[in-house]
Amino acid sequence: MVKVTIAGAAGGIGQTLSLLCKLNPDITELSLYDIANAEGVAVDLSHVNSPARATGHQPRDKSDQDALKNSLIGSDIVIIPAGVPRKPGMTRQDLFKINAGIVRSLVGAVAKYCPEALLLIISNPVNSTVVIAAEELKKNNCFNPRKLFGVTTLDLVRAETFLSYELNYPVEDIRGKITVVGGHSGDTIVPLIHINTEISKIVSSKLSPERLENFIHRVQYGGDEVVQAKSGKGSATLSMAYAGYRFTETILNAITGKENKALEPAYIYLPGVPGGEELSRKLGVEYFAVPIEFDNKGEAKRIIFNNNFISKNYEAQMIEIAKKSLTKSIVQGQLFVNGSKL
Ligand SMILES: NC(=O)c1ccc[n+]([C@@H]2O[C@H](COP(=O)([O-])OP(=O)(O)OC[C@H]3O[C@@H](n4cnc5c(N)ncnc54)[C@H](O)[C@@H]3O)[C@@H](O)[C@H]2O)c1
Ligand SMILES: O=C(O)C[C@H](O)C(=O)O
Repeated sequence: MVKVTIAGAAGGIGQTLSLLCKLNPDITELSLYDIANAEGVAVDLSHVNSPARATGHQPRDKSDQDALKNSLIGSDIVIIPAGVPRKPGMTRQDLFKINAGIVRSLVGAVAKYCPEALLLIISNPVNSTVVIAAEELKKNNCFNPRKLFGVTTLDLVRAETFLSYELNYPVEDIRGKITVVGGHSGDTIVPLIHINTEISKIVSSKLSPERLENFIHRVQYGGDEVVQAKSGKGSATLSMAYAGYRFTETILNAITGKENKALEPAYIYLPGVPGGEELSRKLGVEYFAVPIEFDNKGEAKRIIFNNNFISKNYEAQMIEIAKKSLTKSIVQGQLFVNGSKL
């Protein structure tokens, strides 16, 4: 029996993510919350002949808290893609002004109505919204760092796809052999493609320095590619719904004892996850996306990261750059919830 709530379920990501979740036989209840159209989307989905029961929840007016409460009670996994997407010319950090408040209030409700739930944050800027979620959970005395994940899977999905193009190598043979660490924006996104000896050899023999640079740039700025192509009509929705589902499925597989694909990263509070305290000290940042192994409750069991993951100088340099940008976003998130009391 697994209840999954999606907050922002009627949006571009939310609708496709809801459909993918509806198809997963391990989900028994799929609870869709949005400030508009959640009920319609739920009725539509409820006609799909899969076991999950789809329910829709939307507030009648601004004072109505019951819809959110009902959507969350009893939830095991809460996924939050609520908020505004980018338009051309904007950075993800430009979304902070609107999305910070949305994420904080939704997480406040999670703390109240399903404090034990696993929480997956998709809303941008992920580098800050996860920090906001952590601070809000702390304020409500229910922060468990093993249960809070910033969803950065799309960066890995892009890295696998683009590397497959570059190497002319089957994408299914790349999955589980590379990863992406750091954060989820531009220079905080650090693809690590020399972890596996076989892939590393092919990369070294086939990728010229120019093509390697092009590959890294596409992974770091893949989001901009989509924002520009959609010319004002939003950012990545389909690939993100797939990525968000892939991460959710990884957690569900851990819960139900199915085989896990290794090296799925998420942006987490490092010191709270086994193996993360030392890494956090070494890196000098508290939040970082790293590959995680999950336990049978879907919680982060340990971090999968060692010195062999970074074998090239350019990778170490990228991590240094990522840390600088991340530090600013982390502080911004902490200040948003705590004011000057840091
Ligand atoms: N983590 C990632 O890799 C990643 C990838 C793509 C997009 N995103 C982010 O995901 C977010 C959503 O993107 P989208 O394209 O689906 O946007 P969208 O505008 O299509 O959908 C957002 C939905 O959120 C809803 N919403 C707004 N305020 C809400 C609230 N308080 N409670 C519940 N629902 C609320 C809206 O009604 C809308 O249905 C954006 O912030 C975007 O930047 C993240
Ligand atoms: O680029 C965006 O704003 C959306 C998302 O973070 C992405 O990487 O596609």
